[in-house]
Amino acid sequence: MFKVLVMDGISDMGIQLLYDAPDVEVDKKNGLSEDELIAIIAEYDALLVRSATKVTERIMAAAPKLKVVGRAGVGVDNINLEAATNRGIVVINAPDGNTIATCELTFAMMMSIARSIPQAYKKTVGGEWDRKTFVGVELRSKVLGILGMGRIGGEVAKRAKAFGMEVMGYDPFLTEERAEQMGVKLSSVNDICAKADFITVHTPLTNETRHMISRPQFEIMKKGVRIINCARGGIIDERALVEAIDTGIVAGAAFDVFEQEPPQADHPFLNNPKIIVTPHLGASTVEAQENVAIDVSEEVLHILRNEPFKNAVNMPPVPANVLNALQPYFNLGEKLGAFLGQSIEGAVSEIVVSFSGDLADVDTTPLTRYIVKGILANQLEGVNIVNAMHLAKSRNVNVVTQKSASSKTFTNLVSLTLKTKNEQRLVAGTLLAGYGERIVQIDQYPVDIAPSGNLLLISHNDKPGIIGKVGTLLGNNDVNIATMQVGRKVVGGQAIMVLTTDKPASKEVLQQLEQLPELTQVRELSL
Ligand SMILES: NC(=O)c1ccc[n+]([C@@H]2O[C@H](COP(=O)([O-])OP(=O)(O)OC[C@H]3O[C@@H](n4cnc5c(N)ncnc54)[C@H](O)[C@@H]3O)[C@@H](O)[C@H]2O)c1
Ligand SMILES: O=C(O)[C@H](O)COP(=O)(O)O
Repeated sequence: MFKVLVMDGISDMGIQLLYDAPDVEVDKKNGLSEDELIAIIAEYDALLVRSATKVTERIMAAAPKLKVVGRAGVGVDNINLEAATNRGIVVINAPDGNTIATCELTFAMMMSIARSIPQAYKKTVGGEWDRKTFVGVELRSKVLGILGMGRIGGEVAKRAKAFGMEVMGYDPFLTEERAEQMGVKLSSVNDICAKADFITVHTPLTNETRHMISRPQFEIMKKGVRIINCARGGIIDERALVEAIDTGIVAGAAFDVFEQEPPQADHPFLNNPKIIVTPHLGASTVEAQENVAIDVSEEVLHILRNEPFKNAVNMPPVPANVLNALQPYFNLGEKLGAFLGQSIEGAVSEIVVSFSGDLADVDTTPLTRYIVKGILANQLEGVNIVNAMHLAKSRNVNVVTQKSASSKTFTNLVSLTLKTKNEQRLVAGTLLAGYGERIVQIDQYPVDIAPSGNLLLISHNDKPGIIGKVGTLLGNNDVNIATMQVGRKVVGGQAIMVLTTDKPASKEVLQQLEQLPELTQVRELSL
């Protein structure tokens, strides 16, 4: 008999499948602290949660029988995925079940701030009949900017079209063809900020999306813009938003999520008449809760019964002989992927992975998963080696593997080429005896770089004095250069410079670098 612990008020209708299963015993609990959960978790084979329960390493360490953690929802930021992977616990989520609920809340929020419904309600029930203050705006003919055109963003776009809105969308995985099919104008973040009347975010919270809307973005927005966040707290800089309201740029904002949840009683959103808030209710509809609970229950049963499953967000088992041969390359592969994923802009259409030398004799599929994970992790939430290939495929990214038994220069070489509509970039790496992981080629330039820490990848025209200018600029801004590599093919031609720095350069420093006329591209990477 398998024992399943269901937390966080997950829908009873949704988990009926578990109640009906002859080999499963279900316990439901709510609001347990970490210690209370630790005291009872040892007897359970499966744990089901929403976002309220934080599934920590301590909890997993106290759960020797735990085979699966099921998240009845999308975001798995409340589950320690690394600890689960290390302990062989499968983590599954339910990515589709609450899409419509969250999309509809986004629309409810958009309409509420267009017409000041919560503010008008408050006055009316308070006994005031105020028909002058609340003159709203129509959605028709307004420009809606959507940052993050995945499941929820795509559904929001569809509904916005029905309201007669003009829709602009930004997503690193959105191609022009797909945008056209959806009736959405593919745009940059800056374009959206400059032109939109309403801006809504539907990305996960990642290093790249944290504060993707902050002071510089507010500064270029149209006066009177309205902002909605029903995705994750932190995508929009809360402090900068309050400033933008105070300076008259933003006319209204609607937030379902906060940088810290629940927010402190003195949080500036809670007494600002131009900001409306809800307590993370995006997925809270009867239908969504039933959907996600059904999806998760089905998957939990598959995993407990050792049957195939589809929504795992962490690691599958790899045969021991393959693992032994490939394990030393997993970290290098992921770093190479992260290097190119952060070096290139625009929707990736093809990933070409080439293995040469001894690696050509092994089934390199698990290593390819690490590489693809490294590429996608910059843009997507919850990417891991289980779902990396699936995510690439679902975004029409073609993954091509090539092998060659001989390697001209190294015993083993992993090369990776990323293609977008406008660009193609290459990086290659190897394991050097005595030196460990090295990046040995970037585009056409031979280099020798340890793939870790903060990197600045600069393309420039080869002219005297440029290295000095970059060094001085960084030094003046207290960014210490640890190592520097310069690569060029011909004197006076195109060249690259790769710097490792002791701390990341700020956005302002990057902007200053971009203004140096000899530099053609500046990318900051974190490996
Ligand atoms: N408020 C709620 O209760 C609630 C409910 C469901 C989902 N969510 C959150 O909403 C978000 C979106 O959910 P989804 O189901 O649409 O996920 P999704 O994975 O289908 O879509 C996310 C999209 O964001 C894009 N993206 C990643 N980085 C980006 C960047 N830097 N700029 C622009 N786009 C970027 C991805 O390419 C992807 O297409 C998730 O963070 C999820 O946790 C919140
Ligand atoms: O990531 C999600 O699915 C949403 O944030 C919903 O979270 P919830 O299940 O706690 O409502």
